[in-house]
Amino acid sequence: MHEPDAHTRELMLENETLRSRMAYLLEQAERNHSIMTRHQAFDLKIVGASTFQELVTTIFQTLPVISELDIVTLSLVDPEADIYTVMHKLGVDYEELPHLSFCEHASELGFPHIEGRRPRPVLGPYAPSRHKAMFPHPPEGLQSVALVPLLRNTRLIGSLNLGSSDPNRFTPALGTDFIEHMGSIIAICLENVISNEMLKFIGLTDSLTGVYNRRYIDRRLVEEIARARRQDYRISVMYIDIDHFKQVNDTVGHQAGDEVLREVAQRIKAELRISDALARFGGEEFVVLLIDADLESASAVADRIRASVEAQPVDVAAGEHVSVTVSIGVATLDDFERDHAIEGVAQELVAQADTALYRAKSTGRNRVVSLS
Ligand SMILES: Nc1nc2c(ncn2[C@@H]2O[C@H](COP(=O)(O)OP(=O)(O)OP(=O)(O)O)[C@@H](O)[C@H]2O)c(=O)[nH]1
Repeated sequence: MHEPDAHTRELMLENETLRSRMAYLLEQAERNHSIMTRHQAFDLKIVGASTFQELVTTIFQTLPVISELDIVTLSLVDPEADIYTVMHKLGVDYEELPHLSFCEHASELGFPHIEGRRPRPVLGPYAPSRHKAMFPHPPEGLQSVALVPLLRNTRLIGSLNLGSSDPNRFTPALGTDFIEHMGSIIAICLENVISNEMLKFIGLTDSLTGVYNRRYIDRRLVEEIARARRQDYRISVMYIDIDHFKQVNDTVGHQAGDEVLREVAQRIKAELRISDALARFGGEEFVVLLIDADLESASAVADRIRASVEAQPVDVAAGEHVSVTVSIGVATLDDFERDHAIEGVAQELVAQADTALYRAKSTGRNRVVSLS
């Protein structure tokens, strides 16, 4: 065996270097492929999210795992607190979403404002004082962060905030194409889901008074009866009608009549618990669904409402003071009639409250009549 000459040794060494370089590149390619596959699955999941809660939960739970991050938070611009309020009314539980926050102005998100230029991601070391609003609950050892602007057209709707315990994970020199792409998909999904939820909410509320509408109560009643049957508690329904409302319209006008309707809705609401639901059923009629309330306690609430409406006249914009009273019918679902279809039971309960209301009207108005 001859010893390889110097040239061959050089070639062998080069060969070895190339091989290990190739192995490294292959490993990188496989890693990138796996990251891409995980991100594609994530994109599909967020595009398919049908509710706000589902979308943000997916972002908070899945993104840290697939991107190997220590924390992901979301700040949304919500000047009038509309998103916050509507999502809350649609049942979003903010206690379950500690990494979600809302701000009044886009300027609070901390992106430098350069006239005529869209905001770009800001990457760098984590600074507790500067990043407090984006990371209200930072994990121990947070070192570097990326604040990714969420843009719809040129409008800044929020910021996706990524955090890592690796100080080199986000540095100002790093390319931002990938996170910008991710930010744009998340921004589209957020805008879609928020406008769908807003539409859903508008479809369930009464535009004059801001309380729910009949469609909402019809649905909610069915859900609540099913739950009350399972958990064995009482639910009651109140049917409320403003007395001689035609006279109100005739004397102070339709516009002032609308103001009276709004004020009566507020007075009813003020006497209810958060878990109860108030709807305007049309005209001058309201229906309240009381959760975990038997006939006695529902009647007591009804009488508080009656007294509060009677107590003070409504001051309308025209300067008049309009005195109104309400009549209320109350009914309670005591016997769950488990063998009956829920829809039928729900209709029957509302019809019973309506019958009680009729009695309250025919026996003099400004009174509560209860039927079990
Ligand atoms: N201002 C205003 N009035 C409404 C609205 N919807 C219905 N009304 C009026 O509500 C009045 C209801 O009158 P009635 O059903 O005759 O009942 P009432 O005068 O309240 O008499 P009782 O219920 O028997 O005490 C009518 O004059 C309707 O025009 C509304 O959105 N705004």
